Amino acid sequence: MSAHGPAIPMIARKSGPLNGTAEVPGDKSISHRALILGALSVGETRVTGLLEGQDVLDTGRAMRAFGAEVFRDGATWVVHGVGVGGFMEPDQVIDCGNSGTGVRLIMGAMATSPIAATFTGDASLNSRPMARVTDPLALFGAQAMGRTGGRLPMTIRGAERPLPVRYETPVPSAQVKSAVLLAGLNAPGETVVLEAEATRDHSERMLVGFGAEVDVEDTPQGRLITLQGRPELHPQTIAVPRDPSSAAFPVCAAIITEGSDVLVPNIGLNPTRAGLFTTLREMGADLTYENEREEGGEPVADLRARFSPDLKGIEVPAERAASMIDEYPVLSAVAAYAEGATYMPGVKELRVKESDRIDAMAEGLRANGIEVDEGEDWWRVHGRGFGDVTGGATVASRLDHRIAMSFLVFGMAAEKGCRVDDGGPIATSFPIFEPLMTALGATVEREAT
Ligand SMILES: O=C(O)C1=C[C@@H](OP(=O)(O)O)[C@@H](O)[C@H](O)C1
Ligand SMILES: C=C(OP(=O)(O)O)C(=O)O
Repeated sequence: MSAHGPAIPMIARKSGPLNGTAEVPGDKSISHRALILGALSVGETRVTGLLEGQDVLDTGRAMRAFGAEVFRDGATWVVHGVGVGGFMEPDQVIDCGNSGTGVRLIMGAMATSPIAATFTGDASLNSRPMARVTDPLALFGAQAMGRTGGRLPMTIRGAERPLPVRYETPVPSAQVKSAVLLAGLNAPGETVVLEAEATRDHSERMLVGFGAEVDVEDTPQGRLITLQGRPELHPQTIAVPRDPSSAAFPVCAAIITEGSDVLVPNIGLNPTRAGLFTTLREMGADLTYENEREEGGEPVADLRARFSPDLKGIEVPAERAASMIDEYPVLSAVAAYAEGATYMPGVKELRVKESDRIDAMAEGLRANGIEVDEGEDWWRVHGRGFGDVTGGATVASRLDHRIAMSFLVFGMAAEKGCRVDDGGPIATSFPIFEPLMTALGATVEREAT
């Protein structure tokens, strides 16, 4: 079963050349934050370019349950917010579907209001760890009661008299950092987060945009973020940039399919997100940035990716992991076509995503004739070079959109293609993946059932 219905088996066959322009959807991380911060400000926030993937739609539904109005007005999403501290107690269970970002940020946003809410999700989300968020929320005075091991379904009772918190994140996680900052909004005084490794900083940037006072300082111990509590957030007009994590799929497909030349315009190159593109270039990919510019305070460029027959395996620096954490699955698909091994250390977090992504990719790559070694926090893909990747196996997508898309990209260059048992989860982050890739010239389709 996929997240929202029966499984949708999909096949990608050897394709190419891929040509044309790939207009990928809006950034998922920024879309969630636009809806949540819109709901926490008083007045009308207008959002264009919002990702209409299931994860974000589920966050929109949750914001309604907490009292905000969220609706679509033509191409614009409109949020009428209730203000910091203004959340109502939902009278229904909050179903965040497949989305770790959705549930963890919303838990943070409600944890310092005197209300209770019960959260659930699909089988994937209900198996993911939540203590990483409920531990710091307890310091504000919130209480959590969930299943064994800190899993959903879980009820959070928000703090009656929240205290500000100083917290050092024990894992590199923008979701944990963001949950603490969102909780800090309704606590008096300064909430401080220290993260040893910088993770995506969309919450900090957007909080400033909505009028919160946020100070970010790079220190020898890591990035120190200080938020002044109880601000009045002012509604904003937000143009969501396109998602580099979605751009990764047409970019990687073009790099490994013969004769390809694809333009992926308007991609955010925030350094906390752009690690994959640096890595691909180090591997020898023909990937260029055109028309580099700044938009809404973020570096943006058009990415141009061409077939790159001379890819070399490399060691990906561990300190780059946070800036490409969602891109390791598709990188491992590309690595299969490189000469030599690609070694990816420092990636324990991959084991607690929508699936255990090291295990899911290793199993599927092996079934397709690619050798993979793995340890708890590292893995190594032994590339076979072009012309020597047979493929032809069926892999399990494990309710994980990135696993499904990565194997479909892999199949576009493999002699016998590649089949995934369920492409349904792709709708969580990249609902137009199939028509977009088909328009570029890829052979990717739903199997007749
Ligand atoms: O904050 C965010 O928007 C996200 C943070 C990352 O998760 P972690 O915080 O668990 O690393 C990432 O994997 C996820 O896709 C989106
Ligand atoms: C990890 C991801 O998302 P989330 O944690 O929001 O489910 C992802 O989109 O790759």
